[in-house]
Amino acid sequence: MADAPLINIAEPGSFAWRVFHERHPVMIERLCAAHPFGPDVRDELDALLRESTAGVVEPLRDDAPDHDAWSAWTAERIGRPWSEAPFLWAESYFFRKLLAATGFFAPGPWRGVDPFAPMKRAELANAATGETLKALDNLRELDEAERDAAVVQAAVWGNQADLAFQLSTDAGNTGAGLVAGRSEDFWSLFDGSGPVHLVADNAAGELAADLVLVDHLLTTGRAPRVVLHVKPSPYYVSDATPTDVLEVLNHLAKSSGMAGEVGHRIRESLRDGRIEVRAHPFFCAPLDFGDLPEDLRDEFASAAVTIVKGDLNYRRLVGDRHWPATMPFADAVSHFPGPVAALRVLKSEVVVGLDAGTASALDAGGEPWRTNGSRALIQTCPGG
Ligand SMILES: O=P(O)(O)OC[C@@]1(O)O[C@H](CO)[C@@H](O)[C@@H]1O
Repeated sequence: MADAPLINIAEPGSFAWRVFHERHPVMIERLCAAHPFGPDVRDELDALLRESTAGVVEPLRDDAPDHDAWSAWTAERIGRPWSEAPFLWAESYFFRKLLAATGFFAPGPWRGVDPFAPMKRAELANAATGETLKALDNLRELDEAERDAAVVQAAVWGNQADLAFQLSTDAGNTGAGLVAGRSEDFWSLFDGSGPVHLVADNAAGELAADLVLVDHLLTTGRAPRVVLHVKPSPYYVSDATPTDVLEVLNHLAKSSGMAGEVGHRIRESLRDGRIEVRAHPFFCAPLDFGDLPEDLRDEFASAAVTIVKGDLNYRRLVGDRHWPATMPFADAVSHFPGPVAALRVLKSEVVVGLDAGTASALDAGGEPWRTNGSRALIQTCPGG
């Protein structure tokens, strides 16, 4: 799958260029407002912005445990302009450097402090997440098929940055905005025969919806065991780490109604080993799923299904390239070692697996449908 050109950050005005030139400065401003960083940290963050928007790629200057791995991943780019770098590589290195700049790896007061924690906490405590958790009680009113649909739709739309997903009692409404796939396609992959792996994306509301999905997989017998993969360290602002899993779990367990019940069941499943949380270094690496390390490849090969959540994981799964939107999903994931399902809100340029009519209608509509978070997809491949 190496034919289409890689998406890069060079073209002024492109989505990827705007991430570096418009989003990152705002993000750093917010970080500095959220934490009383001293001048040294603020200078490092400013230097990172200058380097990544107008400079050349500089090596890491910390001696964190992942230093050698990053030296290998950056070797061919050191000294070259950031503007030549592929988008996926550049964002990943940017977040690694951002952590170093905030003192995450250095001895001192900021060591191990997740700079994004205040944002994640605020999202978990906000009204929209509260409404969503309350809406879980509606699941009781639904029949089996409707409940299946609602749970998967919540996991899909939970990937919307503003958490504006709903668990509707009207299952007929849950397909709005989907550009590919149906909940039935998703559920047809599961027969309870083996462990299911879920590669999570964001913390807070999305992770809450993912835990509801995990609970549903276990309670309906679709999976005897679930492995939940999260990031080993803070990444892409709101990506879930093991600490976030505990935060969300505690939040659920303290909630009333169905949310509380799910929280307690998930805790028990963690205790008895039916749910396992992993944080493999691969998930913060600037690599595609086509470059899976052998241990992860073996795990996904022995999974009954791997569920891949979110936009970034989708980019890594199909390759962050200018693919034709109509390229079959099965072709894009032919490298993947087992059955796979992608649940994603579209928030970046890459997309595959659309039918020709859908793709041309979306293009004719004139809105930035690939990046504005108003569309989502469910794509599945049962494997070879
Ligand atoms: O993986 P997520 O959370 O669904 O989305 C992350 C994401 O939309 O944020 C980036 C912009 O900073 C995009 O490049 C990226 O794909």
